[in-house]
Amino acid sequence: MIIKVTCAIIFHNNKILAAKRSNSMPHSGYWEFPGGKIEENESPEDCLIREINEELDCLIEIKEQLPLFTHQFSDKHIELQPYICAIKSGTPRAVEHSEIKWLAKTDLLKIQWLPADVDIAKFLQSF
Ligand SMILES: Nc1nc2c([nH]c(=O)n2[C@H]2C[C@H](O)[C@@H](COP(=O)(O)OP(=O)(O)OP(=O)(O)O)O2)c(=O)[nH]1
Repeated sequence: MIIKVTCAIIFHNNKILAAKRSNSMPHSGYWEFPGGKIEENESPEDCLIREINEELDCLIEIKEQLPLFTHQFSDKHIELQPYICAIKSGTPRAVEHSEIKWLAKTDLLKIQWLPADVDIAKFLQSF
């Protein structure tokens, strides 16, 4: 089973937003870049704007598409499409996640990311 997921690398004041998956989500306790599964008849960009509005209660502007990152879990294959984003309006708050935080690039590898996101965090070090 291949699952296509988009995620947002939201930059603000030179920091990047990380979101911790809550108890009601699979993989709870791990940090991720917020986003979610692409629905049928939805573009990846529309998906991301929708997901961020739902999850963080704010509007984002998509700036740049990054390479695709993949991860094979025991039961599913994730294709993760990250985009560099900026906040267009509102202030992000954790609606579905248990916590959000802003990290400097140099601190990105200090938290426990989902496996695919570790590669994105490493990629961002040299971005
Ligand atoms: N949102 C997000 N999901 C990620 C990341 N990295 C990663 O492996 N995943 C995985 C975890 C999940 O198996 C899947 C995304 O599922 P999700 O639960 O966030 O998606 P969703 O909001 O559409 O959820 P739902 O409608 O099924 O409840 O992708 C990431 O950085 N962000």
